[in-house]
Order: sequence, then structure tokens, then C-alpha cells
Amino acid sequence: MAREVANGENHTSPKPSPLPSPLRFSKFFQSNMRILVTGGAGFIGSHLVDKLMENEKNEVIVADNYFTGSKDNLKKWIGHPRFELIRHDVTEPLLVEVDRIYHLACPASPIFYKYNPVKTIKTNVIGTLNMLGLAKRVGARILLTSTSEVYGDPLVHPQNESYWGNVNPIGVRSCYDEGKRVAETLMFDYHRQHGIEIRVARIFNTYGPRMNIDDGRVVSNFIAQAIRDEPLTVQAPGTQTRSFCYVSDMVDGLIRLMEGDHTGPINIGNPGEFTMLELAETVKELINPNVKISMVENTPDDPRQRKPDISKAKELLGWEPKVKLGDGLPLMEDDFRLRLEKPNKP
Ligand SMILES: NC(=O)c1ccc[n+]([C@@H]2O[C@H](COP(=O)([O-])OP(=O)(O)OC[C@H]3O[C@@H](n4cnc5c(N)ncnc54)[C@H](O)[C@@H]3O)[C@@H](O)[C@H]2O)c1
Ligand SMILES: O=c1ccn([C@@H]2O[C@H](COP(=O)(O)OP(=O)(O)O[C@H]3OC[C@@H](O)[C@H](O)[C@H]3O)[C@@H](O)[C@H]2O)c(=O)[nH]1
Repeated sequence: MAREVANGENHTSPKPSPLPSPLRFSKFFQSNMRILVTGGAGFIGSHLVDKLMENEKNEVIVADNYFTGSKDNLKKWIGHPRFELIRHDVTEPLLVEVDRIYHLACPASPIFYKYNPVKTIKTNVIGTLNMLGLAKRVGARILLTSTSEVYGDPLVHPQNESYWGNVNPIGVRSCYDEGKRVAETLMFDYHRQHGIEIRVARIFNTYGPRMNIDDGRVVSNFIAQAIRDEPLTVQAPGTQTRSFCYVSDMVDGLIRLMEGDHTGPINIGNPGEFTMLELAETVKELINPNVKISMVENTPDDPRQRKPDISKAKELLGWEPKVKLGDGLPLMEDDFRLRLEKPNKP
């Protein structure tokens, strides 16, 4: 018989959820919460691990193939008794006993996800299937980090979760945005068909310390360029917009979603919207007033506008971002200066 999920969202699941480990029901509950973070050696994943490790009742397992992530991002936890790091590609099955799965594994920067598009699709589809299979076997709750890219080049602005998007199915970005759309479909099919407890976050552009210096995304590019005194490369026309969320706000939103009662999808992002020219001017003003801004060619299918409607996150998770762009950029500058060994402003 169909049953409504607790949050009253319009999804029905025909089966009861698979049972979690008997330890969760033991009278003298002593076991820690075991949490798997796929992609935990990456930018958002490593900040999430830091936050989860602050709680002494959590044991964290990271599975990562190090395509865009690095052990360096986790070095403070390596050797910690509540932490384990596994070199693992999520396109292969993984057998671990866990209670929660944060499924982040997937290259996120356009230059990296376009580098091997077939692998990107496999990561999104087979990787998500494998993690759902694991969730089913061990009765874990699973959260997918989906993306604002599921809205494609949006015709509705700002984007709310009921918008179905405007996505090119055969373009150079499709491996990522269509891949994430299939991953969302799989999450809801496993929920309806097998009763898996799911959470789907639609993440909007996120920035902060630990982004790869050569990541290729706009904020990391502009900050590295400003520090190196190289022209800021605004891709034409420069009037396209994005909304930038600081990573600590993002991690807070993801944990609230995981531990709350709502499946989502829920937008998590900062609604402050900037054109890429405005972002370049802001970076110039804050980091290097002498740096030049140059207009360069863009790539196909670049979304022209993006801004999250976060009413659902506010109402259902009690979440909204706290860090403004003008406060977040200098925190990222400090980290980039250290790694680029350029400690002083010009
Ligand atoms: N940062 C953003 O602005 C943003 C926006 C929307 C969605 N997201 C999503 O959040 C997640 C994390 O993004 P990020 O910015 O930290 O990116 P990132 O590239 O820094 O991290 C991704 C991590 O996944 C790992 N990985 C990639 N393919 C893998 C595979 N097949 N098996 C195992 N590990 C694999 C990488 O090595 C890396 O450590 C991704 O799922 C991304 O799609 C990020
Ligand atoms: O040097 C640059 C890089 C990028 N850009 C522009 O900046 C905007 C943002 O580009 P990014 O590469 O940072 O990221 P995008 O918004 O295109 O994609 C991101 O969206 C959300 C996530 O899922 C992913 O992290 C990524 O796909 C684009 O309009 C791009 O044309 C520049 O103007 N200059």
C-alpha cells in the first residue's frame, strides 16, 4: 500500500524503508553514527567532513578516487580513530556498514566534467545507482548533491524547485546536468520502489577556501588571477549572472537537510545575484585595484542567469546563508595567498 512520506511532499513510497542496523535500536546504544561521504576529498566534501568530525558521536568514512580531490584536504583527519579514507571509484560497488551517505562524488567544475564526459555520466548514473544499492542493503539514509544546473539555461527566474528546467540533452554540459537529472530520478525511484530514505539538495555555485587553484570556476579563477596580477578573464558577454554561496553556509544547509524530515529537492544557495562583470569589479576592488579585466570567449550553453528561490530551505530547514560575498572573498583570498606563496597584497 502506498504511504505518504513524513514531510507531506508529494512522493509516495510503496514499501517501508529498509531497516537500519540493529545497533540503532539496541537498548544500550553505544555505537557512533557511521557516515559515508563520497567525494569527501574534494572542496565541499572536505568542509563537510570537518563539520561532521566535530561531533564526537560521528565516525566518518570518505570514498574518493582523487580525480579533482586531494588527500591534502583531509590531512588533519588522517590517522584519527573516528576517520577512514578509502581510494574508491563510485562507478564500482562499495560494501561498508553505514547509517548515512552523503553522495557528493562527481567533478563539479565545467572544465573537469567536460574532460571525460562519458566518465562524468557514469559517475552520475552508475555511481548513484551503486550508492542507492548500498543504502538499500544497509538501511542508510542517502543525500545527493544535485545542482542548479538541472534548471539548465532557466526561463524562470529566480528558480524554485517546481521548475522543470531548460536543459540541452545533447550539449557539452549534458554529461553533468542531464547526469544529475538522472541521478535525481534514480533517488526518487528508489524512494518510491524500495522505500529508501532520500534527501536531494540542489546546490547553487559555492565558493571558499580549498577550491583547486586551477579549478577553472569563476571565483577561483578571478582570485588566483588577482593575486598573480593577471587580467581577470570575464567570459562574454559578462552580463550572465550567478549567485555565490560561501562553503560554511552550504555545509550547514546540507547537514540540516540530511537530519531533517524532508526529501527535497531543496535549493541550497545564496540568493545574492551578480553579473560576472560585477564579480570581476568586486574582486578587483577587494584584492587588487590595479588588475585589468579582459573579455574572453565563452563556452557553449552557458546559462544566462541563475538565482535560487530559497523559500523552501527557509521554511522547511530553518536555513538561510549568513556570509555575504564581500566577507567570503577575503577568506578565500587568505587561503589562496598561502597556497600561491604570495602572502602580501601588491
Ligand atoms: N561547488 C559547487 O558550486 C557545486 C554546485 C552544485 C553542485 N555541486 C555538487 O557538489 C559536489 C561536490 O562538488 P565540489 O565543488 O566539492 O567539487 P570537487 O570537484 O572539489 O569534488 C568532487 C570530489 O569527487 C571526487 N570524485 C569525482 N569522481 C569520482 C568518482 N567516480 N568516484 C569517487 N570520487 C569521485 C573528486 O575526486 C573530488 O574529491 C558534486 O557532486 C557537485 O556536482 C557543487
Ligand atoms: O574565468 C572565468 C570562468 C568562468 N566565467 C563565467 O562565470 C560563470 C560561472 O562559471 P563557473 O565555471 O564558475 O560555473 P557554472 O555556474 O558555469 O557551473 C557550475 O554550476 C554549479 C555547479 O553544479 C558546478 O559547480 C558548475 O557546473 C559562467 O557564466 C562563466 O562563463 C568567467 O567569466 N570567467
